[in-house]
Amino acid sequence: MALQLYNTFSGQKEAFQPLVQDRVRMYVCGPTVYNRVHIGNARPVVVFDTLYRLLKRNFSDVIYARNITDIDDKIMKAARDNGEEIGVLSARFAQAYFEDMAALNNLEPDVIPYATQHLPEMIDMIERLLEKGHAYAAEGHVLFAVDSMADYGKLSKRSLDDMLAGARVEVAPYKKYAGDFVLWKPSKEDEPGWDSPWGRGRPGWHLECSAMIKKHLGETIDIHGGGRDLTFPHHENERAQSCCANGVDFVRYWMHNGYVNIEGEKMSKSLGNFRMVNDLLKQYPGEVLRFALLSAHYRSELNFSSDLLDQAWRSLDSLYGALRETESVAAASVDLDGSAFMAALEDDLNTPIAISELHQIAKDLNKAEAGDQAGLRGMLLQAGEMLGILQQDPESWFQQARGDESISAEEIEQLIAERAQSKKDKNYARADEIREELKAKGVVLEDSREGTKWRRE
Ligand SMILES: Nc1ncnc2c1ncn2[C@@H]1O[C@H](COP(=O)(O)OP(=O)(O)OP(=O)(O)O)[C@@H](O)[C@H]1O
Ligand SMILES: [Zn+2]
Repeated sequence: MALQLYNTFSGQKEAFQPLVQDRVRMYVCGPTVYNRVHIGNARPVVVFDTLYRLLKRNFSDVIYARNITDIDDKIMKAARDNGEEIGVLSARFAQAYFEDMAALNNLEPDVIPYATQHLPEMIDMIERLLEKGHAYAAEGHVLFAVDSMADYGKLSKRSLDDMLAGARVEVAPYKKYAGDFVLWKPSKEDEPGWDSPWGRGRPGWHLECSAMIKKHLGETIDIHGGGRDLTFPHHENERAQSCCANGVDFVRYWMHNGYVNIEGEKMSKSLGNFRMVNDLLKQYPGEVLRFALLSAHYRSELNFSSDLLDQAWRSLDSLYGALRETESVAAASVDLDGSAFMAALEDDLNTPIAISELHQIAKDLNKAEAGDQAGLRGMLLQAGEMLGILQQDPESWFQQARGDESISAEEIEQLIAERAQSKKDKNYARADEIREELKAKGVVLEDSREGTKWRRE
């Protein structure tokens, strides 16, 4: 396969070549579990899930890891505010995260490491950095000395001078240099902490990923991903720690997705302009949210709006419509290799082009002769699976509730049963009334020998 990926490190699209043939190791920074996630946070998950599907199809040995950050000052604060144990709160939000991500058809990563289960590995990495002169201990803290690394700043393309000019934070007295960052910090008695050679404390956020990557994926990995805001400082610092501790190249391809924006601004918790995935799921099928996130190229910004979601829903309707019309045809297995659809995905995951190819396949299917339907239907289903969509039964797709006021599938089934009974009782007036009542709610009935089918218009 000819996969091209844009590498943040080189600033170019490059041919993807894993370190070891047929073996791919990919890591994506996961959430800090102190509240529910917004649709912006879901973008990297959906993007890298799509890449994961593509990699699994083309390489025999793929391991994808996405961590859970379950120790962090934000978690500590949330637990204090709630009067809840830290472990209980973080487990609750980790579970909510898994549910939200599953609702968007994301596959589970192969490994889901938790930061709190990797303290020995983190302490070990700090010791190596100290031994090699890349870190120093001061006042219960251990800091990474950024001027000990010749190319610190190379990933995010910042010089030390830029970083200092941009930093308005007050410099802590224990730092030798303003740009140095924390590997370990002391915990107060009422804060969670672990014993270490530097006293009881807890790790810095950046260190967590470096240690978990080394343990689960090795010293040099193929792909490291996350949202664009992670490039600096998080990924720059992960890179500094891992390269300096291990003495080898850390990541071969760095990938970063653009932001989900609302009215031109990054969706974020701090700005308060966010829409929780969980709330959106009350109004939209997860597949609609996923489709909306894939409708723009992952490196572009994506403007979030209800129009975007309505458009995604209509697109899925037209794709599912083609599948429903050919439901009696058994899908044939086809080879997607060499198709325009695959070429789009292999070109740095160009999902908008891939989606327009899906529409083309659906269009061809709609007007295909009987003999061509099986292949086109197979193609649509297989291509859909690569994007994590179109795997539902088309009938049930069109039976989903639309909007808050619409009648539930259960109520519809009940009325259909009542109508059947009315007909048996020869109460045709009531049967017609039910048909009309459903029609007014946008539900159309189709009677056939096998019974009554329904769909929403
Ligand atoms: N608006 C957004 N669009 C796309 N990706 C985002 C957006 N906001 C956060 N992310 C990504 O979501 C993932 C989780 O990030 P993290 O938990 O740090 O979010 P956060 O910093 O709490 O978000 P916020 O910006 O809302 O404070 C990261 O990969 C981050 O880059
Ligand atoms: Zn990370």
